[in-house]
Amino acid sequence: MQKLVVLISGAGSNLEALLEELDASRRSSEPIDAEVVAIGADTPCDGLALAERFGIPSFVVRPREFEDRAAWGDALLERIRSYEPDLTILSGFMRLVPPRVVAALSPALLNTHPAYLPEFPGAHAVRDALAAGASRTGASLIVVDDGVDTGPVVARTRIDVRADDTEATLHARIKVAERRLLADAVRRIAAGDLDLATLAAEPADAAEPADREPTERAVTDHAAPEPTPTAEEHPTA
Ligand SMILES: Nc1nc2c(c(=O)[nH]1)N[C@@H](CN(C=O)c1ccc(C(=O)N[C@@H](CCC(=O)O)C(=O)O)cc1)CN2
Ligand SMILES: NCC(=O)N[C@@H]1O[C@H](COP(=O)([O-])[O-])[C@@H](O)[C@H]1O
Repeated sequence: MQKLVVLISGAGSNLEALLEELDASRRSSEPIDAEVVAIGADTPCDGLALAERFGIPSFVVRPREFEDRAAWGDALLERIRSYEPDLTILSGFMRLVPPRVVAALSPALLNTHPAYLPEFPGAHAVRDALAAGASRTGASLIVVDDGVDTGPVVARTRIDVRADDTEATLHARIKVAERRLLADAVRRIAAGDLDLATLAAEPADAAEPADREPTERAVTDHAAPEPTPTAEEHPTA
């Protein structure tokens, strides 16, 4: 059973979708061999209510309680490690984790991002895509490194931008795709079909794999209708 620690900073809707998917899969013929063993945050946030709802331990490690980012990172790492996770997921976690945390956890440290990386990195990807007049953007799941959304891409998919999109409507469609990418990756990692160490070791300029048809929806649609993505996954050994 893969033990997951998931870090959030806000509503936690993507975490909610993952928790529901894991629950649903346990009642299916193809259960995902993974469980969320703890939920962490950098600040008190609505998403922490999921911990009570699903009976999962939670913790908050606030940057302002530490003299600097490195000290905060060390305290965050200590809390994460106390749950002995196989995989740590940043899901709407809005803090850059310091190098000592990355070195200790990656490549078993993933981040889900609401853009088609390396396009629109950073804390405001959806807003930036709209401001840039992009006709399409996307969703990505990456291995976290010391950069800002520069890590190896685990999976990503394209989402069209509609003329009448607002940041909220576009982000809602992107989130549906993020949830599918995350659930698919957790399933593949738990099944031993996706090796993050191998993926992270690939040279940065490794040839882009051919697009692959998106798998059927793996998660509940909490928001707008299914996007029309052209999925591109990075097959791994
Ligand atoms: N070492 C890394 N840490 C994190 C990464 C990463 O790629 N490497 N991804 C982020 C998630 N993220 C985008 O997907 C992201 C989140 C936040 C920021 C950012 O600039 N945060 C500021 C604070 C912003 C605020 O207070 O509103 C900061 O940390 O100073 C950039 C990218 C998760 N962590
Ligand atoms: N750069 C990091 C970033 O923008 N993360 C994004 O914040 C949202 C969190 O939503 P949620 O709290 O409802 O799951 C998600 O779309 C996630 O990709």
